[in-house]
Amino acid sequence: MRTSVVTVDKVTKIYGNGKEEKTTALNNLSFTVKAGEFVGIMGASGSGKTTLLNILSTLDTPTHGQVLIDGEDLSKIKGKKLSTFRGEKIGFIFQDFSLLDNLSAFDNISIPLALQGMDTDEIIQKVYDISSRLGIHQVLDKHPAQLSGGQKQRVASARALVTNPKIVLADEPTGALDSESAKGLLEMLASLNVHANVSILMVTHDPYSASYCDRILLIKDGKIFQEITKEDQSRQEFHEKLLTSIGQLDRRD
Ligand SMILES: Nc1ncnc2c1ncn2[C@@H]1O[C@H](COP(=O)(O)OP(=O)(O)OP(=O)(O)O)[C@@H](O)[C@H]1O
Repeated sequence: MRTSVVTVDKVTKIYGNGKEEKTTALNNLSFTVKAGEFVGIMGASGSGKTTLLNILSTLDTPTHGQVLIDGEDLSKIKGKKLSTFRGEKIGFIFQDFSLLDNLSAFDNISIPLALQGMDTDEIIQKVYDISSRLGIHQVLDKHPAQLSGGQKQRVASARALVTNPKIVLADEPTGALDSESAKGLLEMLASLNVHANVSILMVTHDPYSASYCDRILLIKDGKIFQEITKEDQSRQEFHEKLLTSIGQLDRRD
């Protein structure tokens, strides 16, 4: 049986203290992500997706319940150990790329390794390896302003993957890309998922992006209300199924 890289166990998140009105953003939510799984999270605005990502990325804590990443209970790791844990185990890809404009692509990708105190030769090797896999080794000297949207997202993905994390958390990673670049990025993520056994948890509104996942969790009012699995369907068949289930029109296939 494949091990769980992420375990979300009966997680509830309630915003608001005594005086304010309380909002239950996550309501007794439980699921796991296994090693090498590509899981999508979908749900309407306000359903709790960002709250979930913030908790998984250790930026916020649950009101009740437990989150384990690579077998470690996040509530038991504190302070500097928590930032080290986050840096080693979790990669992040955001819609707006979150690259530092005054650094080259190379320097952007090397940030998490430099933070780990890795020596320069090893950093150079790792940055070149991941950049070659993502097809951006030719643009490593350029700054973000000199890159296309697709190249920027590949640089951001390289930064997320260069530490060889257990889990990549992606928040609408194709949101700012044209459809060709989005397709390239999704194929790259799917390929890394299969060949490098990286687990991915991706929040998306887009059924086309979701069709690259193995499994989709649909969230409503902070709970999973439906789970849709790809099983042995082709990606196109899964896309059709998602369009039917979610009822949104998308004609890229
Ligand atoms: N810091 C906060 N304080 C109070 N309520 C909050 C806070 N952050 C989120 N909420 C509430 O929690 C619920 C879930 O919000 P969340 O941002 O997780 O939804 P979402 O699914 O990410 O939405 P979107 O797709 O619009 O980004 C919403 O009702 C929201 O208003």
